[in-house]
Amino acid sequence: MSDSSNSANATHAVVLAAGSGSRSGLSRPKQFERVRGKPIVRHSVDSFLSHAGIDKLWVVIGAGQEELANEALSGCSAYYLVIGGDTRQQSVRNTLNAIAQSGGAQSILIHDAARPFLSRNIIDSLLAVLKTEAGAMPVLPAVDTMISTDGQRLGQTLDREKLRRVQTPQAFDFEKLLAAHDIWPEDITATDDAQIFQAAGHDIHLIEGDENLAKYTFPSDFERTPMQTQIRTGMGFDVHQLVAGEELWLGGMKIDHVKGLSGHSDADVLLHALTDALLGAIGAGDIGDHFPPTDAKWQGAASEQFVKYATELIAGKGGTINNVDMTLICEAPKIKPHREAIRANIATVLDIALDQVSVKATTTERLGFAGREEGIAAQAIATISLEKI
Ligand SMILES: Nc1ccn([C@@H]2O[C@H](COP(=O)(O)OP(=O)(O)OP(=O)(O)O)[C@@H](O)[C@H]2O)c(=O)n1
Ligand SMILES: C[C@](O)(CO)[C@H](O)COP(=O)(O)O
Repeated sequence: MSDSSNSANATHAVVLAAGSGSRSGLSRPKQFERVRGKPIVRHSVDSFLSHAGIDKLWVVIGAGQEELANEALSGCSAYYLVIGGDTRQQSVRNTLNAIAQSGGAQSILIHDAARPFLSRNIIDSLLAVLKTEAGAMPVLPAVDTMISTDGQRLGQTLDREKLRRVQTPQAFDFEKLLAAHDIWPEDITATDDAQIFQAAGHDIHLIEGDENLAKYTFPSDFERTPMQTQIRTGMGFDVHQLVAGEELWLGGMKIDHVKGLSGHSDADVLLHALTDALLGAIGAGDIGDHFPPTDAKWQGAASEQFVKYATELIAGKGGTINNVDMTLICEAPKIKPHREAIRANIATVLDIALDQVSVKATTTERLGFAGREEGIAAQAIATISLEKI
């Protein structure tokens, strides 16, 4: 939000959240239900509050909804509460009065709280149109064959090329909208503000709507919340000491070498780094949290099971592994002759394709512990996709 909130030149936004949500079949008004981790009303409130083109935000709630609203909007910065009316139209009317009493506005964007996924693009487009037009709203094409009906039988098949589905926010010159509401007959219920504005003789410019801006109305809308893919990355790093008399396991493959790695389990430094990367991508701690080195149970254990365990945790959260990339840091043994076998084995353990697994190796130019062949280090990075509601 910008800081010119008291000026009559300001752009105000209104989030209408005073409905009862009777068609949703929920026990409380739908705008206070959580979707994608936030109450429905909170989504568009956050969209407006984070937009620099909006100077003042009004949230309209029903009488008696104060506690629900305070809870849903806790921590939000500046917004003003208005008590709505029995209909959407009346709720808008109450808000227009409140704005007029507080000094007026230049422009106003009126939005249904029941349309939570309001993008910055839509707000940008509406504000851009308002520079030259008095009214604007987002619309979508009608994709099905459209008919009229008496409720039972086919009336007429309509020309869908001329039909659009109307969304919010609807954006207006404030004074013109106020005057339009003043002359609209009180006994006629308008389902949106554009028709009231048009009836007063003004044009409405149409912008392209957004399918994600769909309104939550019926119970099925709550089951159809669009999934959001979250891309996560995790990183892992591990070092084990090279000692004579130990087996050398790297990436789940036993490798012939004069020394082997000592430590936790089979000390497969590469799979340990990979396990940490996978756990890191879902914020699930590190390998030591899940397989404590102090627990004798893991003595000599095959490290593949740690990788499989982390993979199952990811799957349990609805995640899929996009790719993993690892680097072994050692002077010897030379990794190249084993690299493809290690890659293939890790791809099998993770149940992903070979080209989703990369294994690389480098030396430290004989510097440090790796250069002196006292130990091997490994680093790994994993990228995963999480489908979130
Ligand atoms: N008296 C009302 C009625 C509706 N709205 C708001 O207008 C938007 C669109 O209305 P709708 O989807 O019909 O919501 P409800 O009226 O709550 O739903 P229902 O008709 O199923 O009761 C919603 O964000 C709703 O909270 C409002 O502010 N005041
Ligand atoms: C304003 C609106 O969302 C535009 O499509 C719609 O008219 C609201 O209708 P409702 O009956 O109040 O859900």
